[in-house]
Amino acid sequence: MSERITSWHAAPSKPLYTPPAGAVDAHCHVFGPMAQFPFSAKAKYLPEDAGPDMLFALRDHLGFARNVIVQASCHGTDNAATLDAIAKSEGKARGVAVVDPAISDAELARLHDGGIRGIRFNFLKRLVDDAPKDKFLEVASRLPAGWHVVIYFEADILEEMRAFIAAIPVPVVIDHMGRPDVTQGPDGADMQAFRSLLDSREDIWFKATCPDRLDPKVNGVGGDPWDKFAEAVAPLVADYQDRVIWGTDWPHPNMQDAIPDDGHLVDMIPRIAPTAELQHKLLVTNPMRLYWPEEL
Ligand SMILES: O=C(O)/C=C(\CC(=O)C(=O)O)C(=O)O
Repeated sequence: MSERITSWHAAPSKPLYTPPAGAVDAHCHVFGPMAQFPFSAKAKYLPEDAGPDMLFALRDHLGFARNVIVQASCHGTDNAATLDAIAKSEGKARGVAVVDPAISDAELARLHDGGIRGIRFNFLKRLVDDAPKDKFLEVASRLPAGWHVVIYFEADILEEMRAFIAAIPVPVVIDHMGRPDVTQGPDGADMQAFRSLLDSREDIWFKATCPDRLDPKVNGVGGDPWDKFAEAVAPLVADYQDRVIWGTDWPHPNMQDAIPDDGHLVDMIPRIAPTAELQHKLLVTNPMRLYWPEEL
């Protein structure tokens, strides 16, 4: 792997929608800069640099106040780039790490001091070589107080994830709703399965994210403005409004063939959360409860 890829929009539009004061972009990443923070030898993609300055400029452009930076697989279990971005944010960012399950308690405490509030378990075979459930459960049992676990999986393995998720001893946040097929509609099999997972525990949260990944243009159907995503996700947000968060997913790893306009992603918000009350929960109250609870 040698070619470095660019997966983000060079000049995203200004959204028509204005987020409420204090809004949190609760799912984004940083890449490098590579000269300072080399990518993992196991990385499945090699992106161009997308560092904290670019992230914070986008945050301001889109009208957000804070970021939650999620360690991307291209940086493996070395969280230095994520920690560096958090340190440069002047308190406006916190993060989710990816760790070697054998990590020491002292290192977990160091991550906490650096602004990390959760760890991510990635089950996508195209992104990681292995996902050892037994080791994940062990490390999940000794996280610092107040942390949660973020899980990334696709809808086809939801059933086999149930027992694992049930055993996690801290709150769980599901990335991109477990990637349902939104073209099935709000009552489709994937959404029903995801709802039943949410109903299995009151502390399973989810990210109503990634219309670009879940509603791509296929044979001329779908894509921006992602109508199928809006139709399938709005009822979920309404029904589980106290445990849903939102993020841009910038710099959109692996989306180089269908790069979304971040302004348009923000304009999805009032379509999945139509009232000011819902928008405040989605963008402020809920992410603050997970990442800055001491400020509430
Ligand atoms: O950014 C995301 O959430 C989704 C990703 C990338 C990713 O998760 C990672 O590299 O860790 C994807 O589907 O390729």
